[in-house]
Amino acid sequence: MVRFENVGLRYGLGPEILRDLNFEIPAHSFQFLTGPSGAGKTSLLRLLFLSMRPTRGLINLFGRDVSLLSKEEMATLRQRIGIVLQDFRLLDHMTTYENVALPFRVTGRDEASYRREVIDLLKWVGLGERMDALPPVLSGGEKQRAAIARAVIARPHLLLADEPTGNVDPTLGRRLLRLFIELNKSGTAVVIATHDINLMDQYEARRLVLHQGRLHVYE
Ligand SMILES: Nc1ncnc2c1ncn2[C@@H]1O[C@H](COP(=O)(O)OP(=O)(O)OP(=O)(O)O)[C@@H](O)[C@H]1O
Repeated sequence: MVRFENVGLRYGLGPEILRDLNFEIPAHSFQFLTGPSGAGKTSLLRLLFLSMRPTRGLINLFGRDVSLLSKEEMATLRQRIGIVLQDFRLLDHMTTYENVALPFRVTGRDEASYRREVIDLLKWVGLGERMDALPPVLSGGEKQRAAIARAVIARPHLLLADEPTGNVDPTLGRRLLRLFIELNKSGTAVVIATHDINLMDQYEARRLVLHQGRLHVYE
C-alpha cells in the first residue's frame, strides 16, 4: 500500500530531519509511529498524505510513484486517505454533523443514505449532544473527536492520525483506540503517531520508531 525507498526530507537549507527511510505499510496493517518530540512524526505523516514532497528518494502510494502524479491524481488518491491533524482543520462555518458528513458529501451521496451512520458515529465518540454546534464553540477534545469521526466515517484505505488522543482523558482515549482497531478490522491500514506510552501499551501492534532521522521498525 505504501513503500518508502531511501527517502530523505529537509526543510529549506536546514539539516535532513528524515534520512534513508526504507519501510512499507502493508494493506490492513496497524502501526504506531513514535519517537521523541521533534523527531519528524508529523513530517512523515505529511509525506504520506502527499502534502509535501520528499527531498530525495521514492514514495510509492497505492501502486503509484507519487513524484509522477498530477495535482488532480493526487487529489483523487487523497480521497482514499483519512487524516487527523493536530490542528483538526474543521470548517468553522459548518456544524459538527456537517463536518463529519463531508467525506460523503464530496462524493455526491444522497444524505438519506448516510445520515444515520453519521449520527451513530457522533454518538459513539460522545458528540451526540454537540451535532449542531459549530467548531469554534467546541472544546479541544470535542474538536479532536469531530476530526477523528470525519477521518474514519467513509472507511478510508489508509488512516493517518497525529496524536489523536492528545486532548482527551484516558477513558475516552481507550474508546477512540477501539474505534481505530474496529476500522482496521474492517480493512483500513492505520498509522497512529503518538508519544502516549499508555495508549501503545493497550494494543499489540507494529511500532515505527523515529530516532535521529532514521526509522526503526519493530514487528
Ligand atoms: N515548516 C517547517 N519548517 C522548518 N522546519 C520544520 C517545519 N516543520 C517542522 N520542522 C522541523 O522538523 C523537525 C521535525 O518536526 P515534526 O513536527 O515533524 O516532529 P514531531 O515528531 O511531529 O514533533 P512533535 O512530537 O513535537 O509534534 C523539527 O526539528 C521541526 O522543528
